[in-house]
This record gives sequence, structure tokens and C-alpha cells, in this order.
Amino acid sequence: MTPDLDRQEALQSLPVSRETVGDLDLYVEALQRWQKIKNLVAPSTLSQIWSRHIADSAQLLPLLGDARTVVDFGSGAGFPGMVLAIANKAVPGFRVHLVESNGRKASFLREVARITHAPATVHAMRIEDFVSNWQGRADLVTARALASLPELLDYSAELLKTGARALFLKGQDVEQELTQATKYWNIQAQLIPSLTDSAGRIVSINTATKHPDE
Ligand SMILES: C[S@@+](CC[C@H](N)C(=O)[O-])C[C@H]1O[C@@H](n2cnc3c(N)ncnc32)[C@H](O)[C@@H]1O
Repeated sequence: MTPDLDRQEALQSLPVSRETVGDLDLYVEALQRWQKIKNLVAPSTLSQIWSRHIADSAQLLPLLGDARTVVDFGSGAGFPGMVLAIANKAVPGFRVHLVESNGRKASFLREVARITHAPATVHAMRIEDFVSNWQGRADLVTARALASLPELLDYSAELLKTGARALFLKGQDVEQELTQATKYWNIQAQLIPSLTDSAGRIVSINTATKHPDE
């Protein structure tokens, strides 16, 4: 499939405004430019940026509810966090905190926030350092392709404790990971089939508390 056709097909199912599409075009152009020297996403996915990355991230939009402060762990080139920030630019008070320890990816994310004016703050640091220094609270934690569910819950523990929900984009092993996680956590979660990946699931966590003896 050509990149143009990929864009056209992905846009048919995206719940976004014309202004957002303009910003997403700026984002994708920057990604293609930077990719040549910085290798930000797997080269095999480059011709399908819209379906593999933008649409995959944007499927979280209807699940955001009234979240205003979002923390995206291990953002990489900005998926899903930067897509959410761009699409919700007009929502008062909306902001995504992108936590990414790789310096060149963090620089790219800052450049995208600059050219699109997306409400995104880039934290170029390890998640472990971010969570131990974070003074604010969050309504929602997101992550894609970062770690197993038990590890994601550990990363998110402090934020979940203060009332954050979580949306994790996961692959086919998620049910096994959920079983593993329930050994340590009481979890109220829902598995939602991915719209863009037939084997994928979105894990939507409303509450998660660690068992008292852990
Ligand atoms: C496989 S990539 C996924 C990137 C993006 N979420 C996506 O789905 O395209 C994982 C990213 O998480 C970052 N990462 C991994 N462990 C991290 C940590 N402990 N703290 C901060 N970033 C981390 C890596 O640098 C990498 O960019």
C-alpha cells in the first residue's frame, strides 16, 4: 500500500476535525524527515504510519472520558500520547505528559509539540524517576508497546493510587498478563478489541490496588 492510500484509508475512520488532520500531517511529515537520520519507528512500518501508528493511537480518543491530565509512558515517537495531545488541542485544560528516556526521541517530541502547538510536555527521563518526582496528579495513564501488564501496573502504581485510570494498548498475550497481574493486584479492568490490530486489545483499567501483602 502507498503512504497516500494508507493516509486516505485511515482518515475514513478517524474521529478528528479538519484542523487536527492538518496537525497530524505536520507530525507525519516531521516523522518522515527525522526518521532518515534518527530512526524513530521500525522502518518496516514507515509506509503505514497512518494505520499502524496514528489510527492505532487515535482509537483511544473515544475512551478518554473527561480526562484532562494524561501521562503517556515510553512515548517513543509519540504513540499514543502525541496523537491524543494533537487531537485534543482545543479541549480546555487538556495536557499530555510524554515520558521518554531516549534523548533523540524526546527532542523529536519537543519539535512536534512546537510545530503543532499540541498541549504536550516532554519529560526526557526514565519513568521510574518521573513517578518518584511527579508532584501533580493524573486522570489517565497510557502506554503502547512498552512492557508487560504487571510492569505497567508497577510503573503506574502511584498514579493509580491517586485515582488515575489507565488505557494500555496491548497485543495478543494480554489475557495471560492479566492473570499474572491479578496475583499481585485487585484490578477492575475491561478488555476492548483493537480496531486496528485483529490480535490487539486495549486494557482499560478503572481501578487497581495492590494486595496488602505485596
Ligand atoms: C517499543 S518503544 C514504543 C514507543 C511508543 N509507545 C510506540 O508504541 O510506538 C518503547 C519506548 O519506551 C522507552 N522506554 C523504555 N523503558 C523506559 C523507561 N524505563 N523510562 C522511559 N522510557 C522508556 C524506549 O526508549 C522506547 O522509546
